[in-house]
Order: sequence, then C-alpha cells, then structure tokens
Amino acid sequence: MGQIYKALTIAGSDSGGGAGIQADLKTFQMLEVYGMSAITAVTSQNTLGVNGIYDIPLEGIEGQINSVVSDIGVDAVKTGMLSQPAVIELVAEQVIKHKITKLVVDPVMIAKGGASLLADNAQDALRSRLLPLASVVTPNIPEAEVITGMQITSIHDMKEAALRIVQQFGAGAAVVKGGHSSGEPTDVLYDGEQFHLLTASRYETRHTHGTGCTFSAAITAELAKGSSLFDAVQTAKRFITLAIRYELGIGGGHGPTNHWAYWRHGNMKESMES
Ligand SMILES: Nc1ncnc2c1ncn2[C@@H]1O[C@H](COP(=O)(O)OP(=O)(O)OP(=O)(O)O)[C@@H](O)[C@H]1O
Ligand SMILES: Cc1ncc(COP(=O)(O)O)c(N)n1
Repeated sequence: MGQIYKALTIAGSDSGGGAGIQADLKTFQMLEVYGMSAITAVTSQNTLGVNGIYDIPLEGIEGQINSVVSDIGVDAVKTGMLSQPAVIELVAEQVIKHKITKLVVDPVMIAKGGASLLADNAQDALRSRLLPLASVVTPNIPEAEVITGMQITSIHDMKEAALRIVQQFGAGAAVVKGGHSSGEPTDVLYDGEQFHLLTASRYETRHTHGTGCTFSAAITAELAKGSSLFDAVQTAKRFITLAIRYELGIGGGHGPTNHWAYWRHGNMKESMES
C-alpha cells in the first residue's frame, strides 16, 4: 500500500453531506489521504438550509482530537465550523500541545443559506488565537472583510486582505477565494513572499454548497502528502473547479459539489479549459 498519509478535520457535521466534516472526509478519500474527524457541532441541514445546530461539549471535542493524535497521528489538520470562542481557544491549545505544524484554517462564518456558524463574539478569538497558528487561512471575500475590517471589491483589495492576514494577524499564508466576486472566480494566494492568482472558468450553478470546505480539505490533503503550498492550492483549485463543473443536481436548494469529479474527469486535459 505504500505510505499512508493522514489528515484530521476539526469541523461541524452537515447531515446533508455536502459541506463540513462530510465534504472534508470525501475530499481526503478522493485524494488518497486517510481522513479522521473531530466534530465540533452537529447540524441538521440539507440543501435548503440549516435547521438546527447542536454544539458538542468541549471535553468531547478535546477527547476526539487526543484520541486520534495520540494513536494514529496526523500529517495535516484543517479547521472548519468552530461555532464558539471556547472551541477556538480549545483548538488553539490542542494545536500547540500536539505540535501541529501543517494547519489549514477555513474561517467558516455564515452558511450559503444565511445561517450563522460562528458566534459574533468569536471573531476576536479567531484573529488572535487561531490565525497565528495557521499555515494557511482560506477566507471567502465576506470572511476576509470581517477578519481585516476592509471592504473588498477588486483583485487589488483581495491581495491587500491576504497580505494583512499574513503580516498583521500572523498566518503563514492566505488564500482569499473569489467565488463571491462577479466574473471569473479568481483566488488570490499570498504565500508570505509573493502573490499568485489562480483562475478558472465560472460555472453558473446553484450547486455550490460546501465549495469552501472542499477546497480547504483538498489543500490539507495535499499538504499531508508533502506537497508545497503552491502545488497544494493548485490541486485544490482543480479539484473544486471539476466538483462544481460536474454538479450532481441533488436537492431542491444549494446542492453539494461532486467529490467524484476529480477522480472521474481530473485526468482529462481539456476538463479545466473548456
Ligand atoms: N460558480 C463557480 N464556478 C467555478 N468556481 C467557483 C464557483 N464558485 C466558487 N468557486 C471556487 O470555489 C472555491 C470556493 O470559493 P467560495 O468563495 O465559494 O468559498 P466559500 O464561500 O467559502 O464556500 P462555501 O461557504 O460554500 O463553503 C474557490 O476556488 C472559488 O474560486
Ligand atoms: C457544518 C458546516 N460547515 C460549513 C458549512 C459552510 O458551507 P456553505 O457556506 O456552503 O453552506 C456548512 N454549511 N455547514
């Protein structure tokens, strides 16, 4: 079987299977990384929206992380929905305690349907406790605006926000995602030294539930395998573009992306270009 690479996601459960823990584990699996989870909250959710949020007690979250790390070990970790300031605090402590060096922080704040997945009073904890530990942070445009306090209306602004997330808040790198912009969905990576723009075609579809989770999980999987940050982000961009392009068309609202697409269509050269 060769070497087994391992990744842990610390995030919320999406009963509908398109975002959160479920999206992360499907993505890890497709990229041939062994996936593990520490669930922070259970959501009852489908493509129409979030119907309920049930937070897991702190000792339960800590127990899941300790169980996994102490026995199986992790090559990379990602965070998603962290829900409350105390959860952020706990995760930061665990990252330090377990000497996690490859940490992808997806600063999940609001679900596509509008439900809040991060308490308003948790934003400070996110900025001060978690961002300095992150190898890379992956906000969408509204999240980058909340983190930096600046308005983002152009690629120039996206670059400025990515720069601030690194220089002001201490993250190793930042990718400001362009899914919420108009026009091509260009993502801006600042790796601490230079900017890289990652562009793809925009597919007009309502089935974009969990795009951010899937993208950041793909970065995590590639980092777990030892890829450079730039290569990991490039692979993740390809993974999510194909997952959006080959939509499944499930559910009456914002349906999930297609986590099989990279595997089924990823080796077709033209699949990203047409
Ligand atoms: N319609 C689209 N066509 C192609 N790529 C897209 C589209 N929408 C988003 N993307 C890409 O998907 C990735 C995720 O970006 P997005 O800005 O949607 O994240 P997000 O809002 O955090 O996602 P979510 O909250 O749904 O999990 C980025 O690489 C972005 O460029
Ligand atoms: C448990 C969980 N985590 C993350 C998201 C964000 O995904 P989206 O913005 O596509 O709803 C979500 N809806 N649910």
